[in-house]
Amino acid sequence: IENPAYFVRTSTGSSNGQIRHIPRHLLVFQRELGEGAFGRIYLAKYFDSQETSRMVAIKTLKERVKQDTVVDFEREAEILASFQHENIVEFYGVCLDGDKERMMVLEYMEEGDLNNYLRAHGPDASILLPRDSVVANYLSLNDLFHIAVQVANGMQYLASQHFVHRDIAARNCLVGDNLTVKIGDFGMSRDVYSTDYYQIGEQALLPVRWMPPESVVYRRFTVESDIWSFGVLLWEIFTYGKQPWYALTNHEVITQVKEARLLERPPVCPLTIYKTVMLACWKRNPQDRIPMKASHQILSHYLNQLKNGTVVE
Ligand SMILES: CC(C)(C)c1ccc(C(=O)Nc2cc(-c3ccccc3)nn2-c2ccccc2)cc1
Repeated sequence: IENPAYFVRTSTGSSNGQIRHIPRHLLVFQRELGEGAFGRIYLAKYFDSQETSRMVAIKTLKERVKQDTVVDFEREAEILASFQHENIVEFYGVCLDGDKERMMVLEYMEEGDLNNYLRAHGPDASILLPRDSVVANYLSLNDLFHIAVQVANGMQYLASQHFVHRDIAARNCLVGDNLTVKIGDFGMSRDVYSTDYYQIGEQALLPVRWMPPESVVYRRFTVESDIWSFGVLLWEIFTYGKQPWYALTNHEVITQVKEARLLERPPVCPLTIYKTVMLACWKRNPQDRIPMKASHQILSHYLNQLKNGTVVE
C-alpha cells in the first residue's frame, strides 16, 4: 500500500488504543459499494445491540498483502478510532474474525462523496444525468453555506487534534441524510478520482490542484497546508463540484501554483466570503493563513444572516 503517510499523527493524539472488535456474525453484508486498489468496500447491516441495527460501510483489506500493509491497517484503524466529532465520519471498529479478511467498520453516508453530490445537485447535473432525471432544485446558497460550515467545523476539530490530513477535498468528504456532511473517506479516491492526482517523479500520487506552493515544491504538509486545501474545497462547493484549474493540465497547475496564481471567485460566491475566507486560506506564507476556527465563525455568521434575511452583500 502506498503508505498513507498522513496517518502519521503529528502529536501524541488522544488515540486511546482501545479499538472495538466486532464479531463477524453481527455483520450482514448487503452489496458492494466500491473497489479500491487494496480491497473492496461493502454496505452492511451491523446489529450493534439486541434490538437495534445500523447501516455501515465495511472496508476490507485484501488477504495477500505485504506485512507492512497489515501494520498500516492496524495503525489507520487506531487513528480513525481516536476521532470523535459530529463532522468526522464515525469509526465503529474492526472485524478480524471473518474469513481471514481484515475489515474496518465505518459510518455509512448514504449520499456518497461530496464532490459527486455537488455535481449531481448543480448546473452540471443536466450534462451528467439523462435529460429526464435532471435535478429540479439545485442546492441553494443556504445549502452551500450549510455544507461549508459543517466541513469547516470538522476541519477545526482536526486542527485542534494537530492532525494533518494531506488530502482535504470534496471527494474525501461524505454526505448523509438531510445534508449532513462529514470529513472522511474509504481510501478509494485515487481509484475513483484519478485525474485529481499527479505523479511527481518517484513520489506518490499527489492532489496538486489542492496543494499550496510549499507542499508542491518541498512536499511539506502541515495544518496550514490543510487550510489552503480547505480554501480549494470551498471553491469546489461554490462551483457545484468543478475541478480546480479544469482548463489546465496537472503540469500547468504546478507552474501556476508556484507563480501564486489563485482560483477566481465562483459566480455564486459572495465577494466578502471570497476575500475574507478563500483568499485568506491562500496566503503564500503558511503562517498568514486564516485559522479554521475563524473561517468557521465567518461562514456560520454569514449563514445565519442568510437565514434571517439580514445579508448585507
Ligand atoms: C477525517 C479522518 C480523520 C476520519 C480521516 C483521515 C484520513 C483518512 C485517510 O487517509 N484515508 C485513506 C487514504 C487511503 C489511501 C489509499 C491508497 C493510497 C493512498 C491513500 N486509505 N485511506 C483509508 C484507510 C482506511 C480507512 C479509510 C480510509 C480517512 C479519514
